[in-house]
Amino acid sequence: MLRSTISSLVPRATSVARHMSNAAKLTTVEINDVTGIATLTMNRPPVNGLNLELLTDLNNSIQEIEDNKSRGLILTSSNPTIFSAGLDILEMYKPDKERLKAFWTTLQDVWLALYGSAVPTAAAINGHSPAGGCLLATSCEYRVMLPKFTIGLNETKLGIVAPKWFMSSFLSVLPRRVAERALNQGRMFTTDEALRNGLIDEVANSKEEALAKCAEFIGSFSKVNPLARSLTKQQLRAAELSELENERAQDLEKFIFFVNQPAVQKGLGIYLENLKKKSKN
Ligand SMILES: CCCCC/C=C\C/C=C\CC/C=C/CC(=O)SCCNC(=O)CCNC(=O)[C@H](O)C(C)(C)COP(=O)(O)OP(=O)(O)OC[C@H]1O[C@@H](n2cnc3c(N)ncnc32)[C@H](O)[C@@H]1OP(=O)(O)O
Repeated sequence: MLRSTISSLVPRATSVARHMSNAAKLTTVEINDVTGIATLTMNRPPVNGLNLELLTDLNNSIQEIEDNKSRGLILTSSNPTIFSAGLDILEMYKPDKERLKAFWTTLQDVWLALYGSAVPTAAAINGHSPAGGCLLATSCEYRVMLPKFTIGLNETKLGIVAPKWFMSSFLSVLPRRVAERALNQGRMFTTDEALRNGLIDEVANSKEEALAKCAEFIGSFSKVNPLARSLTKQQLRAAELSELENERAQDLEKFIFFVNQPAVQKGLGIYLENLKKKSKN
């Protein structure tokens, strides 16, 4: 994952952003040729539910951004009111065994790649960001959110348990007692509450402003040696990353066992039904 320092030495062309990824995918990557920052946009209507395909595209896009030696990565959504609705519950409800394995393994890959990314990362949270959406946002180093949305790890409200590595990302941002209470309650924070508690760093009034603030954060490293910066970040995050890397198989087993419990299946079914009822009203 280590990036070389070469990118910092190469002057940037002064042209507009260019697309690297093809629009048929569920993510797009756009590189700003002036700043060298990559914007990674999730685009899976209606709610950016993280299913196997979106996770696969996210993983490939993060890899592409690392490989292209971008100056930084900004994660955002093409949906004007939803950053990501978190994991697509349909992947976990009455699951196909092999697909469920691939789904969770790819989620692990995405977290390892994003939390462990060598480039500076920021999330422009331009909509609601529950559960898996919050996981993605808290895996980044900086968060800018639009007003009147919600963010948090609400797993207990669904009768499921956030795995340890979800908690690691959350704990890297929030004080322990705030994180512990919020996790136990399945609390969703409003934008204002998220700012007050440090779950986000800034509020912006539009997506453009959020992207600009994220770019400003990434730009704050322009005078820092990129290798020194990324090695420092990696050391700070090494313990949580190694914990999952060393326990991937057990984590997968636990997930499969847990999701297949009849009580969990029943809870997910009821939650989905309620979501559908709500969307029809
Ligand atoms: C000690 C042992 C430890 C073991 C631990 C091991 C393993 C742990 C096991 C499991 C952990 C798994 C972790 C899961 C984390 C998750 O991410 S779970 C997902 C949580 N997400 C949510 O709760 C969000 C639910 N959605 C909403 O709140 C709203 O939809 C929204 C995002 C706020 C958007 O609201 P809006 O009004 O705009 O849209 P609608 O609600 O009308 O939705 C439109 C459409 O989309 C469907 N939908 C919404 N969210 C999801 C979703 N997450 N998955 C699937 N489908 C979703 C909704 O049903 C509507 O569908 P339609 O009626 O067919 O149009």
